Amino acid sequence: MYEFNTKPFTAADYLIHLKDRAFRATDIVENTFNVIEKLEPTLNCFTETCKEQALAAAAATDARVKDHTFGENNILDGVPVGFKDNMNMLGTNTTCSSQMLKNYKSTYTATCVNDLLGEGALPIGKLNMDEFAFGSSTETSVFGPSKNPHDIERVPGGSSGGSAAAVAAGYFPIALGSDTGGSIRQPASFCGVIGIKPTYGVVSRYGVVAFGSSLDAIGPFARTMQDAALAMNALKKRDPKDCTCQGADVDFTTVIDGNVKGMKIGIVKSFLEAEGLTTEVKHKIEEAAKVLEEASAELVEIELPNAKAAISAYYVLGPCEAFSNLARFDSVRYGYCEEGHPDLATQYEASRKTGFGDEARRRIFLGSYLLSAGVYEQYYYPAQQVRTLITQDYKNAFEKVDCILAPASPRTAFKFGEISDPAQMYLSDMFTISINIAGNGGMSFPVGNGEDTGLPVGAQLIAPAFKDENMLRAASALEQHYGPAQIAEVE
Ligand SMILES: NC(=O)C[C@H](N)C(=O)O
Repeated sequence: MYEFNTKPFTAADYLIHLKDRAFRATDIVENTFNVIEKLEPTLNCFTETCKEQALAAAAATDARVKDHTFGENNILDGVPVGFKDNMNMLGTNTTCSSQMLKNYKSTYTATCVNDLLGEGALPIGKLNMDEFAFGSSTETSVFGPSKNPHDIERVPGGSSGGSAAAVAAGYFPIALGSDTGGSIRQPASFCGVIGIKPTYGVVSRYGVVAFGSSLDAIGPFARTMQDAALAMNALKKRDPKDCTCQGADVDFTTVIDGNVKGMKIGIVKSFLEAEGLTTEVKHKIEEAAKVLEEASAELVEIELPNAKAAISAYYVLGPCEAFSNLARFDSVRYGYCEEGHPDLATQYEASRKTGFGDEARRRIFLGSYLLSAGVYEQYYYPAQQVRTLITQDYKNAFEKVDCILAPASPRTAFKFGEISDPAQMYLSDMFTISINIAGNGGMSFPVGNGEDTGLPVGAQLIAPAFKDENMLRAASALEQHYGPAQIAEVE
């Protein structure tokens, strides 16, 4: 058997070595599980692993290698991957890291999961998250938090914290996450990996447990732009099962050549002056701007005058949509059931009380209140109006620039328990939320470590709607300067 070196492979490496027959896909699965066995007791990235399914997929890859059809129609043939645990996959539970769904068995497979598996990827397991994707730290998971591989006393971010941490630790080169207000970009920033939230409508939401249906987006984590582009190519298909998904007609691997000559990059002055932005993150973003300028891009100052209202609007719209979406978890149609109650109403009440954690209940209460008569007009309407204004801000900005550079998160990873006030936690997404509201694409690229904390910092690149290639192109110029994401040494 080929001796795997200690440096974990990228997807592109795996594809080359499988083709060379340096090792078999079955060896990849064994090796991946050896790494997981070693690190998982510390990191807690998984809610469940699925070695049998990975081995079955690996056997299919190995058969393709044998009959010389390897990689022909499969762009991720033999590449190990992981899925956030709000994505349905037959043969696994889909728990959303909640007591409510702890025993819920997927009855079908989400399109995004099928997109990767259909390309020959090997499913390693389901990844930990904040309960129902409510949070920025994975601390609300019923399975306990995942750890940041760069410093295990710190959170990996959230809600897709398990996905970001698994890729940063080198379990596999690609994992999927979901992003409603920042849940891919913020953990990517905290864990020093690439995280992409595509434009709403590029990747199918079918089969992913809904949080905010008008805000949710699915995207990949990776350590190199090549792998990120491969994953985007697998995911960007139109899906008749999600009527909002039109896909994208771009080969993302062709736009990551680092060439940003003449590209106009917007710098949002008010973001860089925002209260709460730490100096080290600000410095890193200014440095990234210089890197792009030196690569012959043109920096243009822009304003997004209504973006400051984004968090307020999100915490009206998000909970309203979550409240409606989570109504199905009622102990009868879906979810945890506390038996022995005299009538249905008390069974509902008791089951939902035990089944949902504090943050989920907070959002449900908030959404139910905000949608009630009288209150609705006062909050929901204005929030929708703010949404139009923010969308218009981005449209105006993208008449002047091709891409926007901003911080992904105002700070680097915080310690467990450090942020206990929910309103404080909500500020984690101060630079990401407006993009979900407008529907554009946004991504985080790791630009090295902050001068004060020594922890990873992510630069956010924001693209016009359905022009995700612009941000991937700009990120590839950053990659040429900073290099790909580094695997964390877990101590
Ligand atoms: N799901 C997300 O995108 C995360 C966001 N921090 C929230 O709690 O809503």
